[in-house]
Parts: sequence; structure tokens; C-alpha cells
Amino acid sequence: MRVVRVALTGTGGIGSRVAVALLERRAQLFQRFGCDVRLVAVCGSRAGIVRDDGLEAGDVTNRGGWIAGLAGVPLLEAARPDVVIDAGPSDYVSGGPGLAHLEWAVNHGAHAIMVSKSALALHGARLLATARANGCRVHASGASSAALPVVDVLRHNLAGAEVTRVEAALTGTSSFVLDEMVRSGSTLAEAIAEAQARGIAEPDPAFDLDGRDTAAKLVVIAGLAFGAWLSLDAVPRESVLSVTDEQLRAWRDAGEKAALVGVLERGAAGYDARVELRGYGAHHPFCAARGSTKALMVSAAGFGDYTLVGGASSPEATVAAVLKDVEHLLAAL
Ligand SMILES: NC(=O)C1=CN([C@@H]2O[C@H](COP(=O)(O)OP(=O)(O)OC[C@H]3O[C@@H](n4cnc5c(N)ncnc54)[C@H](OP(=O)(O)O)[C@@H]3O)[C@@H](O)[C@H]2O)C=CC1
Ligand SMILES: N[C@@H](CC=O)C(=O)O
Repeated sequence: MRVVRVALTGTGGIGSRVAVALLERRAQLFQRFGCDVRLVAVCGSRAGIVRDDGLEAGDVTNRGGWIAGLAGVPLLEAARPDVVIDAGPSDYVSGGPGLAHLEWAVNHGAHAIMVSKSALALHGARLLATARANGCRVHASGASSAALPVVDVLRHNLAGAEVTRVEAALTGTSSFVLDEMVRSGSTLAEAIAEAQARGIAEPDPAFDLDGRDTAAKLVVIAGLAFGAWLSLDAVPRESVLSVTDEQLRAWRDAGEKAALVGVLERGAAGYDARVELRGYGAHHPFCAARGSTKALMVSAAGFGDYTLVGGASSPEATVAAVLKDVEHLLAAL
């Protein structure tokens, strides 16, 4: 029987849930794909654990058996996994710890599932070129919009189509905060606190609100779906943090849904990206999106226009998206 060895780097709010969910799905994966998907290593920032015959949920949730210093690349060297799942922090200056983890994977013939975004958003072109050269697959639902399957729709359902425009609400926290302020009259601080309590905000919620999270997701989406790796710094951004009381009142009075959306447009020279604040009237499909619910509109030559509303941000939804990536990966092995 084929054994598929999985290492998970980052065991915080998302990573620890991914580990437990993967272990719970082990029998189902065996039935569906005929292989033993074995979680052999997990780590946080400073310690980790490797076990060749497979970890159990208790090894992940109780760090008593973890070894100090066995984290990151040393953990991957010790575990030699077939698949690396990275759920560590995103850092848009250094690339985050996920950069070294993804580099290790694509240079050692391992497949990768990225939940953290910064490695791909900053260095996606180089990493994907190495992955291709070494026969490694890179999935990144968690890093691109989690439960809203944007890359899947663009890459698989619209395979070969000329996609001329993508407009999408990709950051659940900014949608949630705007909704709370416009529809419920919450203050910015109250709305942010609630998004944090729901486990959907980035450690610094300014990343969600000032458009950097949406811009990073746009870069990952354009790169994975179209092979167009845009410069993150060059994506113009509007910010929820600069919305005025007058603007909030105007959206409320007009009955509009406010959203921070990412737009990709195909021009003569390739794809352009931007992040902008928009109000959607009652008849626009995005107006139905409530709270952290995401939304996608795609225009593709020959196919026409599509709208998809759903995939609200939540830790559970992100975990479900990571397991979907696992299924896609196993189906292709
Ligand atoms: N929350 C959400 O809804 C979503 C989050 N994401 C992305 O998922 C990632 C994780 O989010 P979340 O779980 O909420 O974040 P947390 O802050 O809860 O967890 C981060 C984890 O990363 C670990 N870590 C930090 N540095 C390193 C390192 N050098 N090597 C290995 N592990 C490290 C931390 O370790 P330690 O435990 O030791 O501190 C911690 O376990 C982020 O990149 C985020 O952008 C993506 C989609 C949705
Ligand atoms: N902070 C993000 C979480 C995942 O990317 C969001 O609000 O959607």
C-alpha cells in the first residue's frame, strides 16, 4: 500500500484544526485513493514532533512530546515528507517561515499545500517554476480565498478560456467589518474585535482592512490560474481604514452592500490588478453576501459571466478547503 507522508508546519488556530481533520479523514482517504495518508510531523515556531508510523491527535494538541528546536526546515529534513502543508504566519517583507518550507518542498520533490500567503504572493513565479521542473504540485486554496473556490473555477471549470475579468470579495474580515458598520452601526473597533473573536482576522487586522490580504490573494490567484505572477507592491489598494462616516451613511441610505474587492482585468499587456471599495445595489448578486461571505464574478470569452457567492471565512471553512486540496493532490498522484 502506498504511504503518503504529510508534514504540517504551523499549528495555530488553522493548523491544529487541519491536523485533527486530516487524521479523522484518514480512513475515508484510504477508501477513496487506496493510500495511507500519514501525518508524520508537525511543528510550531520553536518545537515539533516527528513519528514515522504516524501521529495521533493527542500528539498535536498536547505538546508534551515535542522536541525543542525541531521546527521548520530541520523538521522537514528529519521527516522527509511527500507533502508539506504550511499553516504558519504570513509576512509580506520576509516571505514568512512558509517561504523556507515551500522552498524545501519544491527542491526535494515534495508537493505543497499552502495556507499562508506571503511566500507565493512574493516569490510565486520562482517557486512554481522550481515546482514544475521537479514534478511537484502546489495547491493553495487556503492562501487564495479558502472556501470560495476561485482557483478551481478558473483553472479547471474554465480551462483554456480567455478570462477577461475577475471581481471578487476575497477577504472575509473586511467584508464582515464593512457589513457590521453599514448594516448594524457597529464602530470599527467593535467590528474588528468580533472578527478576531471569530478567528478570521489576521494577527494584525490592518492587513485585512487595508487591502493587503486581498492584494496577496489576487496575486496568488492570477499566478496559479493564469501563470501571471504580478508584483504585490504594484497592486493599487483602497482601504477600509479610510472609509468616512459620510461614506458609511451613503451606503446605508442607498441600501448598498459595501465590499473591498479585488479586480483582475485582462488588457493588451496581460492582467492588471487592483483593490477597491465598492457599494453594490440591491439588484447586484454581491448584495446577497452577508458577514464574512465571499463573492466572485468572472467574465470569460465564449462562456459569458458567472457569479458565485459563498465560502464565508471561518476556521472550519479554511480547514475544509485544505482537505479539498489534499483530495485534489491525491487524485493526481
Ligand atoms: N484564520 C483564517 O481564517 C485563515 C488564515 N489563513 C492563513 O493561515 C495562516 C495561519 O493562520 P492562523 O492559524 O489563524 O494563525 P495563528 O497565529 O493561530 O498560528 C500560526 C502558527 O504558526 C506557527 N509558526 C510561527 N512561526 C513559525 C515558524 N517559523 N515555523 C513553523 N511554525 C511557525 C505558530 O507557532 P507557535 O504555536 O509556536 O506560536 C502558530 O502555530 C496565516 O498565514 C493566515 O494568513 C488563511 C486562510 C484563512
Ligand atoms: N484574514 C483572512 C483569512 C484568510 O485568508 C480573511 O479575513 O478572509
